[in-house]
Amino acid sequence: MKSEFPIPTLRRGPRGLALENVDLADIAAAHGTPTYVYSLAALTAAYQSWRDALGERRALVCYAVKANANLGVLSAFARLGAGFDIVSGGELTRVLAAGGSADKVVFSGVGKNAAEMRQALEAGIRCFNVESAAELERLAEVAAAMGKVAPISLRVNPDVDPKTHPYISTGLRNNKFGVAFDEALILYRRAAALPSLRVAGIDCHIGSQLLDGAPALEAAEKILGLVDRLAAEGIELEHIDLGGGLGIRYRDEEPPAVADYLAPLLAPFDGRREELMFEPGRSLVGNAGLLLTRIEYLKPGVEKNFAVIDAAMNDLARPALYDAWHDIVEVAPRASVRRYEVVGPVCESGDFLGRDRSLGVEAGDLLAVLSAGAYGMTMSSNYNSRPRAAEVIVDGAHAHLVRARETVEQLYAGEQPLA
Ligand SMILES: Cc1ncc(COP(=O)(O)O)c(C=O)c1O
Ligand SMILES: N[C@@H](CCCC[NH3+])C(=O)O
Repeated sequence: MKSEFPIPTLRRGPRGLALENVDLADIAAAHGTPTYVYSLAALTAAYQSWRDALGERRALVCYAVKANANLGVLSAFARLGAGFDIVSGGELTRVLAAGGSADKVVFSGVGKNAAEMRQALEAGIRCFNVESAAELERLAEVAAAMGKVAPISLRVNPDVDPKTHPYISTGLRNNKFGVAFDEALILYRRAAALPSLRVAGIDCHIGSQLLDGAPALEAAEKILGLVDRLAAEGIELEHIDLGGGLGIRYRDEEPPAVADYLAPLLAPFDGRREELMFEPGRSLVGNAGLLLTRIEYLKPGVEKNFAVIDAAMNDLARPALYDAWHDIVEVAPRASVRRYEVVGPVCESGDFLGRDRSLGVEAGDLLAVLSAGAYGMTMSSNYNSRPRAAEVIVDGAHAHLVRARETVEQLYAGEQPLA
């Protein structure tokens, strides 16, 4: 799949942009805008590139549900044989509803509550990625009260700089994630002594949108050192989970291909008996999706021209939150090109999806905001009482509505006026 766009299955057809074999104009006509549109072929190819790079190794790819939690997307990964990395009871419920199997689920996150622990133990998940001493004690108590044994791994913070946006770095000493490297040995000893816990593995995750494999390798080598020290004490691990984090191209970044990212990372594990796990999110779905939106108004100005679209920061928070770049492309470009601030209807100056973009458009035209398959819909909100967008998965020539557009009544369904 070769494309001029970061989304490999997006191309220009006679009727404007098409994702796989479906014209985006037809999706807008059938389902309205704003709508998230995902390509099944693109997410399948992304998953397959992980599987191919892992080859015959015993390895589980646990898709990070937080990147895109739509049941249609989850069911696609379940069918492909993926595992899942979850961070809440809600994500577990979604995975099971989508046909995922609990025994391929790992549960990350610094704040698991007792109810979520019970839910996951009841379901029989593969492993709890424990992030603190206090969480370890609580999990031991919850499991003991249920007469169960909880499989655990400690998320070790390797104190490695992932060289990414500070908001999405997670493996530095001053981040809230994981247990300190020096504390891990003591906690493993404690876990091994608790009868309601079973030490199953170790994990680390240093950050997201990584464009360089070196920090991940540095972290993996540190982890491996710890695994060997544990083995010397008789604490043998079944698996080593190296987390997610591989970046994607949004604009002109050049992230390594999955195979190139994994090759050096896998080398130190040659000949070892532990199963490997990974938790990729963005690299599986980021460039499998776009946000389809319509221009409501063009507002020429003295200093700036504005294209006011029907999608906003509540639909796609990344530009407002991280100043993130997403390519914005006309579905059917017009000849006369001007520069625009692409802004939404929300009452915030930070409500922009793109700044200073060259576009050949008229009011009423469609735009595609690219690379929006990860951390798009999952980070959306209802700010300004805006119902959330619809979601569609394209499969060849078929477009499946996998989430209907929210209604305003759904937004206030749990509320009531004072009597
Ligand atoms: C523990 C954990 N695993 C996996 C991921 C997925 O990361 P990414 O989407 O960058 O692959 C994250 C998010 O950064 C995470 O915090
Ligand atoms: N939400 C972030 C990624 C966070 C990763 C969570 N561990 C983004 O959009 O880039």
